[in-house]
Amino acid sequence: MKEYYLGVMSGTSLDGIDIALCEIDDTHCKLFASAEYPFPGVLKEEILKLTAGFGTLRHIGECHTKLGLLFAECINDFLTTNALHVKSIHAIGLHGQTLWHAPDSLYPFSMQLGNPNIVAAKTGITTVADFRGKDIANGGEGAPFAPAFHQFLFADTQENTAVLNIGGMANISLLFDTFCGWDVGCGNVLMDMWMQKTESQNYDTEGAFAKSGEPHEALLAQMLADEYFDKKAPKSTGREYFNAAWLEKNLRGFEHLSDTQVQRTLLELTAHSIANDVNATQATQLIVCGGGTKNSFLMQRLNVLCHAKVLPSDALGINSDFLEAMAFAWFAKKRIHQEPLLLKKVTGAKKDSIAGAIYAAD
Ligand SMILES: Nc1ncnc2c1ncn2[C@@H]1O[C@H](COP(=O)(O)OP(=O)(O)OP(=O)(O)O)[C@@H](O)[C@H]1O
Ligand SMILES: CC(=O)N[C@H]1[C@@H]2OC[C@@H](O2)[C@@H](O)[C@@H]1O[C@H](C)C(=O)O
Repeated sequence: MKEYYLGVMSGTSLDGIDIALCEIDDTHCKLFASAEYPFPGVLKEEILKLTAGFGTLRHIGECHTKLGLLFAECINDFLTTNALHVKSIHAIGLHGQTLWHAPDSLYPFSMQLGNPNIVAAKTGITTVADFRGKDIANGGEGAPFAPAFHQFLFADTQENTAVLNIGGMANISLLFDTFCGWDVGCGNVLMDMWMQKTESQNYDTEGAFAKSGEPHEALLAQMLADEYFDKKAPKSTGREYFNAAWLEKNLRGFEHLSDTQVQRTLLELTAHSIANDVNATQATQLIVCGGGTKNSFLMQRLNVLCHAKVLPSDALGINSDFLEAMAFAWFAKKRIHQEPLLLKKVTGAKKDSIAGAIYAAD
């Protein structure tokens, strides 16, 4: 039977809140309506400070509330704009804003902010959140989760298919032979940081700034030698690792490089780290989603470096901007129907789990 779910995703790029209304049954997840709400600059700064380790418990608590209110406001606007009745939506799948992801800690955890109680109360819709906690409790990484959805979405593929998300971080799923997936490493995050620092821009539109510079081979080799890239899956990462301090450390001794040279080298780092992982497999097709698909120069470089054919998910009728939000709509459906997400081969958890906690509206 067809049911309607909302998926709400705000990722590591902190660029916006994606909302996807999906019609879902056992074999399909169809995007019905979607919208992106820009992230308020002040809140973005606040979160960046918290993710850099600055802030008090009170700040974290207040941010949890602020984000809950913001998500609810965006969802209510989305419902009004699309003339949707609350009763027609089964549930909301709310990822929340990752503040800190520490699967390798002595006491592992993954913290997403945006109080789901507020979202449920203010929208009147049952809200599913805290998707990663159970997997971590079962010994898993708690990420990436998208591979389960990729497998569902591209179940009919005839090729040796890999699916790549290039958001702030990059993650990949292999849908052939033994299903698996992992976080490749930095996606756009370091390039975005450098654009912010040198050009006061949120990102490098189409990769034009990077394209105007030459890569620096020694810097690239040094960054590619980072131990995260060599680590075997299961593995996941985030801003706790690929951050301003990481970039600063790597740029020490390379202060003479021009801003465009650095940007180009960072783009090559993203492209090479992805291509190295893809080329180590038998993938014949790489389906790409996430904001990185809009960086035409990055896509061009992936085409050159990867053995597999590279194509945006849009070429297969799946909106590359909303694939992650769709995933959380689908995860909510799985939770409501008490079905486990088959992720243990990805996250390394001892078993598959029914992921997410349910926050009733009443
Ligand atoms: N026109 C464009 N040209 C170049 N890059 C772009 C363009 N549009 C978006 N991007 C990149 O995509 C990023 C946003 O991607 P996306 O929304 O998929 O990330 P996210 O979901 O926040 O991250 P994650 O998947 O890690 O959680 C931007 O920060 C920017 O780097
Ligand atoms: C902890 C966390 O929020 N991780 C994100 C991040 O962004 C991309 C990559 O790193 C992935 O591991 C994950 O997001 C998607 C939705 C996932 O779980 O597949």
